[in-house]
Amino acid sequence: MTDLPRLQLLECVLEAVSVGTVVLDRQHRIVLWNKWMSRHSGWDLHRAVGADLFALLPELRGGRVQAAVTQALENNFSSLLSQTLNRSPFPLFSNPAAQARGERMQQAVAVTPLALPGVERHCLIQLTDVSMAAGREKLLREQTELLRMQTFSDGLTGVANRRAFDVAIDREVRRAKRNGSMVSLLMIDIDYFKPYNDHYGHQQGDQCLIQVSSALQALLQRSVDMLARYGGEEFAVILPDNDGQQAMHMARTLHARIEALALPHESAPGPVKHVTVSIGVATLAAGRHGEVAALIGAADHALYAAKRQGRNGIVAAPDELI
Ligand SMILES: Nc1nc2c(ncn2[C@@H]2O[C@H](COP(=O)(O)OP(=O)(O)OP(=O)(O)O)[C@@H](O)[C@H]2O)c(=O)[nH]1
Repeated sequence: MTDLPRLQLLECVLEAVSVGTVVLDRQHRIVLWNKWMSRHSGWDLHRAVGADLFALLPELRGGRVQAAVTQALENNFSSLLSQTLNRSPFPLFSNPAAQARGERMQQAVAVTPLALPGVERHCLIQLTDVSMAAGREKLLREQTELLRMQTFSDGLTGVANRRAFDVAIDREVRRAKRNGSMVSLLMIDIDYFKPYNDHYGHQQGDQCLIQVSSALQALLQRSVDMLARYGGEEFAVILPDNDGQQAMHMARTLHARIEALALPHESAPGPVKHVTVSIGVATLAAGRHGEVAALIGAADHALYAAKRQGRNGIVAAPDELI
């Protein structure tokens, strides 16, 4: 240890630390304002010391900082201000460029009562720049969201993928059983898609899948309805709270929309020379104890019946299947 007087050493430390340090007396007058505060606020020591904090920074009046200062001075309580409520209570800037952009520093603020011998209680406000950590946190949140989207959406069409479908159908069937409500399922398959690919090429086949899926998606108005790519050229639509009639109505609407798209399909074996779909419809009736597999099986069965009947049509599963 050097011979440096202890007070002088403490002063040096106070000016060197990367923490904003402000001490207020009982009347909210600033008695200490360190270099960090001057650097990030633009107000030097002479302007700050002696001033009432809430006169100097009127925007702090009536807010959480004033409440915390009162708690410290009146009740001897420490507070750590939550960053979720206000990330930047003080008008501080990490650097001049951020100040020019009007981008405030994100702050962690701690307010602590100071019991000084022989004088009335003071309070210490400590401020830390957490902008970098907050930035990293934001990036992490964005990456997590992107990952979630990639995990649950189909890379080609952007609609929900098979994994998302599996989760959703399970959830909706359980919800229907719990509430004694219904849930319907449509299985939609593009007809003669292999000859389409063979004739127009795989890339055009991909475009066809994109056009069909976005046309279907555009018709689902309720947020609870879900279109998913079930596999290859097969799509599924979950319709919570829809009975067989409502599901049939939706199937006809979707079918007609694909007809109206009139995407050319020169190599289709039949007389119809545009892209068509076959649809199987199944409903889990209220009060029945059908399982997810039974509902999917019934919709699939109905879809293959539609294929057998010549394609470009809709078949509903008989009630007793589920
Ligand atoms: N372009 C493209 N083709 C795909 C994709 N996924 C599956 N397919 C093709 O879809 C075709 C499906 O053919 P099939 O299952 O024989 O059925 P289909 O020719 O549509 O005949 P039906 O369903 O009986 O009317 C196959 O040729 C697959 O290669 C994809 O992501 N992109």
